[in-house]
Amino acid sequence: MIKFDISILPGDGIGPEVVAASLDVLRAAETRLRGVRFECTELSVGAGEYLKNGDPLPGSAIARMKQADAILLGAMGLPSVRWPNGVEMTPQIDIREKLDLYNGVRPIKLYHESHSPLKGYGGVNGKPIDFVIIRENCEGLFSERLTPRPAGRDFETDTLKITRRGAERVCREAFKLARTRRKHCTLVDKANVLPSMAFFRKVFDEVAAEFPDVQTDRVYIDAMALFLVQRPHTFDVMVTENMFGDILSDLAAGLVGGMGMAPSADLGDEYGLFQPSHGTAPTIAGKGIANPVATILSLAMLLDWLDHPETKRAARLIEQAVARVCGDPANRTADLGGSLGTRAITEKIIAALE
Ligand SMILES: NC(=O)c1ccc[n+]([C@@H]2O[C@H](COP(=O)([O-])OP(=O)(O)OC[C@H]3O[C@@H](n4cnc5c(N)ncnc54)[C@H](O)[C@@H]3O)[C@@H](O)[C@H]2O)c1
Ligand SMILES: CC(C)[C@H](C(=O)O)[C@@H](O)C(=O)O
Ligand SMILES: [Mg+2]
Repeated sequence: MIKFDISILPGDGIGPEVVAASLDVLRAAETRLRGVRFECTELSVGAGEYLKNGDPLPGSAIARMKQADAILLGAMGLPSVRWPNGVEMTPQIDIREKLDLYNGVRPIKLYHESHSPLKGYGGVNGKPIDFVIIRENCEGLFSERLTPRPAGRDFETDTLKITRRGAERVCREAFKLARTRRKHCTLVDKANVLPSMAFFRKVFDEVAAEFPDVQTDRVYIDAMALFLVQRPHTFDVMVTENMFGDILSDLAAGLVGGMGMAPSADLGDEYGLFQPSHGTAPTIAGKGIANPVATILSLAMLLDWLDHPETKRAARLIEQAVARVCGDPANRTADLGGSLGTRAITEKIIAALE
């Protein structure tokens, strides 16, 4: 019997609700696996943990996460819980940096045409929306956010830093992924204006030369906001800077039904953390109406990443169950215009596991 040790970080707001739903799916999938068990340890991290004990990310939690085989996170942060300098507590960014989870993998897939505000993306002959945003997770415009600054200044600045190592490793991951898909990789940058981005492009071009079988193109971030609305089906894998990736991933989620449909993985060379791209959605927290699909799909990514034949089988079972349930327009949570609650859609997904 192989036991996988999973750290569970429910977090704040709707985080605990979507994580509980995903754990129900995990337990149901586990009964269909041979020789594999999951041991889940819950860790308290986030704004709630700060309000209780004064630290949103205790060192003991990081130490425990490092022992685990993988990490599942709900969502963290509350708009009312801030540091004295005015910014929110964002332990999920701190975790990415501490565990060097540089490769932010954010798949975007349309399960039913009625989920999209765009026309022409449905039916068997419709155009599929199926692409992946690779977000550089450990530098870019977030890199010097913790640098202490003199008090009382009449200005503040943030630095957008791109290092060769940072750009090279994330571009390489994007190309490797493109190789397993439709072999197309798009760089999204602002190399017409910012020297940091011209540097990112230079590194992208160098890495591209290692992958002659992958087609490339280069699109400025402002044009990409346009193209994602006009022709999202033309993209396969795109790679971009940290904050550009953050913004584009919400825009892209909007194309396929909203944040409740957008899973993600934060990967490094040693550790893997899986979480929906969405936040804590404070206005719907506690109502039992949050859409758990993004977290359930993040769980499927976790099981795939564990890279054991049985966990990979579980990942496919869950993905297929989600596709079957979400492919039927009768199955809609409130964010998609329906009336199913978190529990009800989870039960449908569990029932669809084969
Ligand atoms: N990775 C994370 O943990 C993460 C990500 C984004 C925001 N946040 C934090 O979450 C808080 C709220 O931020 P926000 O409102 O900008 O973003 P948000 O993603 O929480 O919400 C944006 C919109 O999407 C809806 N939504 C999000 N997830 C949903 C789900 N699963 N089901 C149904 N509807 C869903 C919300 O109701 C809201 O209308 C802030 O404190 C922010 O810092 C955390
Ligand atoms: C809440 C915030 C710190 C976080 C980010 O900016 O990375 C979130 O928006 C995300 O997309 O994971
Ligand atoms: Mg975001």
